[in-house]
Amino acid sequence: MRIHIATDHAGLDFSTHLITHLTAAGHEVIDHGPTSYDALDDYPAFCINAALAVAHDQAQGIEALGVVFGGSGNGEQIAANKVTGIRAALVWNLSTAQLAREHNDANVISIGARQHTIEDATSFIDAFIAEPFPGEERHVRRISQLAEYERTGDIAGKNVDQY
Ligand SMILES: O=C[C@H](O)[C@H](O)[C@H](O)COP(=O)(O)O
Repeated sequence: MRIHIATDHAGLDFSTHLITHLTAAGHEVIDHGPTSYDALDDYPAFCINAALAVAHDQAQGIEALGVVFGGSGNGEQIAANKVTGIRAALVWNLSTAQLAREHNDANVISIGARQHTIEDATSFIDAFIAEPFPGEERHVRRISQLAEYERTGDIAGKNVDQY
């Protein structure tokens, strides 16, 4: 599996560990930065680049997922979700990691590197990567509605308000 990762200064130490861990597990890791510590760097471009790469790879039929992380994971999730085709889930335990795939077919997860031990955060990522999307009809339907809204600004038959 190709895994695109990105962070900011708050996740840089975890990033080093994660690259080693995922590479040892046989994944191809592509790091979208940052490459050095700068306490004043900004997560949006790093995370958007990782998300763009996931969306691009998946559109080409390449198996790819993304992992973004920072202090809380909140801003990183928000950034990734700005990219068309990305479903980025904030993950904070094993259950949310698995559900991100099982229910949401998330193609990116976000984690707060300051909120967990390295071991716990790593286990959430492993669980996310290992979990398949079984494709149950109700989840496919809901994901399709999100995609329709992203594409058209509306969801047919669902009374989405227009301003
Ligand atoms: O949502 C944003 C992330 O958690 C950032 O990693 C965090 O805001 C960085 O905080 P600071 O600039 O105070 O280190």
